[in-house]
Amino acid sequence: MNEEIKKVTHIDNVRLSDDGKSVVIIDQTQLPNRTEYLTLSTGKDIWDAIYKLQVRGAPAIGICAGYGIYCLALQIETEDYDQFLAAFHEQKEYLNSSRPTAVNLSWALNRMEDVVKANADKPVKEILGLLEKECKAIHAEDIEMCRKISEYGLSLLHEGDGVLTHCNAGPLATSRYGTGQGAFFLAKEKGMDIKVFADETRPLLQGARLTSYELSKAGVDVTLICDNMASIVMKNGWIQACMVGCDRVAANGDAANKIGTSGVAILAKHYGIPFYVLGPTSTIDMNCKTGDDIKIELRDPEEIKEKFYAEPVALKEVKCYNPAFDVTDHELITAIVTEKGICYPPFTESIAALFR
Ligand SMILES: CSC[C@H]1O[C@H](OP(=O)(O)O)[C@H](O)[C@@H]1O
Repeated sequence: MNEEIKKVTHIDNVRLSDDGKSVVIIDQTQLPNRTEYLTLSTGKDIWDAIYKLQVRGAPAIGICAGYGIYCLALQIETEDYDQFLAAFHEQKEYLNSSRPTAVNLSWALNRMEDVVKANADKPVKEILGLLEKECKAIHAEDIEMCRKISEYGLSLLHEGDGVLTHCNAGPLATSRYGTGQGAFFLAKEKGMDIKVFADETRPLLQGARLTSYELSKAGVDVTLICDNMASIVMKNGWIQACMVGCDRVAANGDAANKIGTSGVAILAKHYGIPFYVLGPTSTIDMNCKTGDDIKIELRDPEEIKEKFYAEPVALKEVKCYNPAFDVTDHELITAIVTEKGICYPPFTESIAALFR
């Protein structure tokens, strides 16, 4: 494998510390200008890192939460099971309050708590060993899932295709390769010529800061565009497919992803371009019947007005609306690509079949 590509696709964005008692992450808010690592040891450290998007992307948030709740469990000083479970649950609920939309956060935390609940008859020390195995399994499984999603995703592309993507769903947002953007790295590994058009993705610029950074480091042909340029590159005939990640997919195929995604899907429909959503089955929430059931995170308006500017771009008193995600209607989605295969409409049936 090309070492330059591997440096990107096999990045250690979230891991346990060497002593196994803290979570070490790359602070994604400092990229692309600085690669800085953070060691998260307390519940507040972990909560803040997720809320501030120092660690971000549905799968990466889930992996961080798994390691994080394990590290916090190590700090619970009791041998009494009921006291241990109560303290564990309190920390779990606290971490789960950091961000509401990406289902992987609650999915990973619930999976870790299920280990505690399923072993009420064992000593706390043994439960801690089982928790360590579980958080490491969450990470290892994501590596495997991203590889499969990327392979299924690549099967939808052809030599020379132009692909438009939104936000960041590459290695930094996951474990390796990525979901929405994993196919681009795999294509490069296989010597396929794929031209990526990456939306900058206001207001936090994950596309500019992270996606164009990852792809250019891996030697993938990437062109960074403003979000309002998606239409012209499609109209020019430069785009043969759109590929994006997801944060929560409802049972009918409605998919929540970074704000602006639904607009890309509407444009793709208008220009007759296939629109693909890619993500692990851990991002599908069968308790959400439709996208209306997905809670959309509202973030600090200052992110719009001054986050990345030497000085504010709008008056302080100007009201802002800053939803971090939107929901793409299932009727705008050509296919949903998971590690178990490619789902085509009717999604209610094809998604349900994933879990049989
Ligand atoms: C592979 S999931 C990535 C997904 O998460 C991003 O949101 P955020 O940057 O706020 O964590 C975005 O929706 C991506 O598609």
